[in-house]
Amino acid sequence: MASRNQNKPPLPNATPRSPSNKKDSVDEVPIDKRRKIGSGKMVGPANSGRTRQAFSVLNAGQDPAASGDSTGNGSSDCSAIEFTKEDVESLLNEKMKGKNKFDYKGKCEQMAEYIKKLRLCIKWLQELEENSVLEQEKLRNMLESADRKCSQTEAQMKNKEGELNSIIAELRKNCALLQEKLTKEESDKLAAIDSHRREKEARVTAEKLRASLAEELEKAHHEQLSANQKVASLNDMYKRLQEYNTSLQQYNSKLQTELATANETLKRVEKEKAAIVENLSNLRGHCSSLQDQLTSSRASRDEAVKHKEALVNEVGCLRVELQQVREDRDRQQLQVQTLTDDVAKYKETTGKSSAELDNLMIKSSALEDTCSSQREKIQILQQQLAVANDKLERADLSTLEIRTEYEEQKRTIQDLQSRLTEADSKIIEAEKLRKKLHNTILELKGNIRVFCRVRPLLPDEGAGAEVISYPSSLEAHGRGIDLLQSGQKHPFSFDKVFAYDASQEDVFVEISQLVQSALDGYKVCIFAYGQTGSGKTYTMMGRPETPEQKGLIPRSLEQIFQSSQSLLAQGWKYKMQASMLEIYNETIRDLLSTNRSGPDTLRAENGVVGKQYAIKHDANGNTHVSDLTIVDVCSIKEVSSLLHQAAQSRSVGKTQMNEQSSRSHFVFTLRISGTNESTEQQVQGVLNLIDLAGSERLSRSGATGDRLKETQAINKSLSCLSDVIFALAKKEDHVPFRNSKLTYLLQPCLGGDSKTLMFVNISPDPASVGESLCSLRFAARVNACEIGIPRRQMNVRSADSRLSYG
Ligand SMILES: Nc1ncnc2c1ncn2[C@@H]1O[C@H](COP(=O)(O)OP(=O)(O)OP(=O)(O)O)[C@@H](O)[C@H]1O
Repeated sequence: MASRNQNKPPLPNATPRSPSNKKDSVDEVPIDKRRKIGSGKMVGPANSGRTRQAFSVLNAGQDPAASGDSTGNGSSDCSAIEFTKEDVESLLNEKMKGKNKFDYKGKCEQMAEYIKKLRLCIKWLQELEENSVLEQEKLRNMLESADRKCSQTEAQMKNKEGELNSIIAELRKNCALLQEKLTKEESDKLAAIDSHRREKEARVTAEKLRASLAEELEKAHHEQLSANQKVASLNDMYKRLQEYNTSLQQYNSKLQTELATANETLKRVEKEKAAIVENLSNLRGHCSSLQDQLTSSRASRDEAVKHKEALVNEVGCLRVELQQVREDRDRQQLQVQTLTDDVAKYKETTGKSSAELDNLMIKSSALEDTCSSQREKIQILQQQLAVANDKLERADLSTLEIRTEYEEQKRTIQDLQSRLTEADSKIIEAEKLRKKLHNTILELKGNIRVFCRVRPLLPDEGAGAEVISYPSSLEAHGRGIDLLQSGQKHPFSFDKVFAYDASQEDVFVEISQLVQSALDGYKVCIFAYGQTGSGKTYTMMGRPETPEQKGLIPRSLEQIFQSSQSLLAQGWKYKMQASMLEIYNETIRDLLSTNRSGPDTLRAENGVVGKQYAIKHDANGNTHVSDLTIVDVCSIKEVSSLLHQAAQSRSVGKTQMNEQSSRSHFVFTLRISGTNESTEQQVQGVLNLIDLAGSERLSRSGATGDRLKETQAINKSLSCLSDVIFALAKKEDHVPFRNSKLTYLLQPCLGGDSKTLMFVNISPDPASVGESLCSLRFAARVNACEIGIPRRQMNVRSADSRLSYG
């Protein structure tokens, strides 16, 4: 098709316009013209045949194929023809040309043809004009009706505008009110955040203070201990020195008395010696006189002998004289005899006296020796005494010094102790404040708190990419967890998230306050939920035989007993009762029953009906299970042995997912009643620690027979639990607590006024990602559930004997 910008062939050869040609022409013709000419257009495929018909009339005599008419039928309907300005102009400028100058016939034919075209054109123009008039009329009518409509619409719009203005005004008012509320809410929120922050700060400072005071206390204790030790050792030394001193003094006095007796003995001996010496000199004198006598006697004997000889000579002569002489002689002999006897006697006496004298001399010299040695000893002892006295003096001095030091240290210790008591009271105050704030926050939240714990990969797991990650943002730190499933990230956030490397201690630290509040008279419930093998039993019970791997139950009980002991100082006396049960295949079993081998252990499905334990809730929201064994416990040792007994009785089995799978829900309950004699207060707390059986997919568990039944029962009760949670989350009027034993037992914890915490345990195994996602979604629902506000169960004995809540 030729372009409009190119030279157009004359009209007879003008080609009928196809819709696209028409568009071109419409684009080029001014709007007013376009309207006129355009009104004669035949639009659409039905008209194209008619257009071609009209042109066959114009091109009559010409080859129909050349004119584009495929039918070859003629028609005089010119209304189907349209002319452009150029067409009309070319028609008007057209000149008749013959074969030559004189070919009039040819020219006439051309003229006739031209006249036909002109007529057609004129007719078209007339029709066009008529059409345009009609169109104008129509348009005018339309315009009028449009005007009317417009004014109507305008009026409506005005009305609506009025309405809208009033709505806007109302909305503005609402908006202002909402803004007000928002600011109020925000200020409340800010105040809550502020109080939370302050509580945190207070807690941190209290903890710091406590730590520093504990340090100081420890130091003081150490100092006290060492001072006490020093004092004890000094006292000991002092005692020993005193003993030594007294013994020395005793020894000294003994020595003095000995010395005195020795002196006396010496004096006596000297006296004796003097007497003996005197005696001896007397005896000597006597002896010498006797010897003189003896010599004189000897001389007289010699004289007598001489005389005798003279007399013997004169014997004969003097026989009378002889007799006389004989008598004399006898007499003299007697006398001699007596004298000899005397001499002998004197000799004997002299010998004896000299032996005695010798003895006395020996004794005297021995006594002198003893005296001198004793004198030496006394001197040595006196020297020793002087040294000891010196030492004693020095010891006295050092004792005095130590005593003053001890007094000083005693004063320091007293000072430290008073500071310690002050700090203790401060700590108690801070603890009270912290407890109050903690409880206020919990009360404000009013919902079940959820902690998430991811266990480490087990040795036979871990093929594949990591599916669990933790957001690094400060806001979500320790609270967020992301699960990756099929390339999609599912973010969750809870009150606390423990990664695989969190120790049992780390986990316990976070719940210790909650456990503590059971002693303050709150009902506390902690339960572990999660897929089988995800670490619920490890979290709740752990391995009690290994101190670091002990779970929450043994740790909580240790804390309860320790705290109850330390609260004795504040006048609190506690009584505790423990009970343990499991829900196995929708049947309650008493784990502390002494006749475990009796009928209550037999499974109902085995056809033997055991004890039927009925669950009842009283008006105070306390739960009672009829016939359940309740044991009074006073120490951690007693509870540990009960836990051990219960663990032995629990239904545990091996599944494909867990070597030691708990096939029942385990419920440990500790009822705590405390009385303060000094303030007459009474509190009643309950601590429920629950290890739920693990959820598992039948397809993955590979369970058959009894295991299959167990798995179905577990899944059913867990699904009842999720029904309850969903109903609570939606705040429905009816919550189906009674649909399972588990939910009925947990009713006061889930729908009542207790402090409830759920652990959602997660396995990091990529093969369990589906179950992990389900658990996390369930946990998120639980976290959003609002339960009642936790209330403390306490009363004052004297004022009112009934329990009051506050
Ligand atoms: N935090 C952890 N640290 C180390 N090992 C863990 C941890 N959590 C769980 N485990 C180990 O994982 C295995 C399964 O844990 P556990 O028996 O506690 O799971 P469960 O959720 O109680 O399972 P089920 O529901 O079948 O009773 C055990 O061998 C346990 O020792």
